[in-house]
Amino acid sequence: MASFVSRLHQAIRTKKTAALVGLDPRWEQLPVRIRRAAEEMYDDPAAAKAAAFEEFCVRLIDVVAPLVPAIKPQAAFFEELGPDGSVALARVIRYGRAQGLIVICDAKRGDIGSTAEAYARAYLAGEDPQAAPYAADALTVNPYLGEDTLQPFVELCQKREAGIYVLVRTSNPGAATFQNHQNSEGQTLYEQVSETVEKLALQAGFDGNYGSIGAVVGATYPRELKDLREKMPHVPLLIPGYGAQGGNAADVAAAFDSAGLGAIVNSSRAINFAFRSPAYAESFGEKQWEAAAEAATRAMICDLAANTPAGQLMLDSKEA
Ligand SMILES: O=C(O)c1cc(=O)[nH]c(=O)n1[C@@H]1O[C@H](COP(=O)(O)O)[C@@H](O)[C@H]1O
Repeated sequence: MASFVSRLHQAIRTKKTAALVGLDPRWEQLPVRIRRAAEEMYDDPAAAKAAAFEEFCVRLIDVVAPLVPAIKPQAAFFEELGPDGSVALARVIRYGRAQGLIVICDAKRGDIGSTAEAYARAYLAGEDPQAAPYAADALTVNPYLGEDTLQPFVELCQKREAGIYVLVRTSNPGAATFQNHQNSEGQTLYEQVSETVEKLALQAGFDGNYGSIGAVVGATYPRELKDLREKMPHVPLLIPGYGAQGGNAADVAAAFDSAGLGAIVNSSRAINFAFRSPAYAESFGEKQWEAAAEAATRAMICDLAANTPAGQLMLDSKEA
């Protein structure tokens, strides 16, 4: 049995990159051929969209599986479709794992303890993909109901060798409105959450350097990211906001340790829909959307390698 963080770091070392590809299937942006084929096959719009999302994600997984250690399906786009979408999400997660990828389901769950237990059992399969219906290696979790509501997730992480990423400082423009609220000692809410996450990381799946309880910290706030890295030395970070939201490699550099570990950097739209972006539209176009996604993934990998300590992963492979 291997803890979530050991499996993640093994995958990062094997692929020599900390790039994480988000799967965010947005109907209007999918290649037209995939949409039309699904609409011809199914009368029911939700069934057609679910089939198209599954096909798009499976084909994207085939493109990125040889290149990156992990994927992060965004549950919201699937949930919007109702039951058909939920089935498609579960199938996409299983397919990703079958291709050897670490799968982090982004569903941002959180509730009172006894309800949180049910969420944990639904998503956290950990090492055994048969252990949960949405058989993810890890799940994003919202901590704002309190520390007691994280405990059921932590316990299941320990039991099933799974992981969670707790929202600490998010990437959105309004992140500061609640998260920067200060207590009487001048400590922000997100700093208080970070103290709890650092403590929990030592309780579940700790590999000597990092635990299996991670934190989500946005690339769009590099000063806070650097500070939080120092405040949570044993916490693996999931960093969204690179690419479409404006974050770049320099912004995320402080997240990595000297071996290039300790963080994964997510990009969703900039890879999923690279064929629509000025950088790739002309050379690839819609028919070659997979080649555009591959080029965008490779560009991200090179960017992280050249401009962050994650470049050490490449050097280690040359020395080996
Ligand atoms: O938990 C997340 O992944 C997340 C947290 C956060 O603070 N900001 C954020 O953008 N995300 C998610 O990361 C993805 C970012 O997508 P792109 O902006 O297209 O790269 C989306 O699925 C978001 O829901």
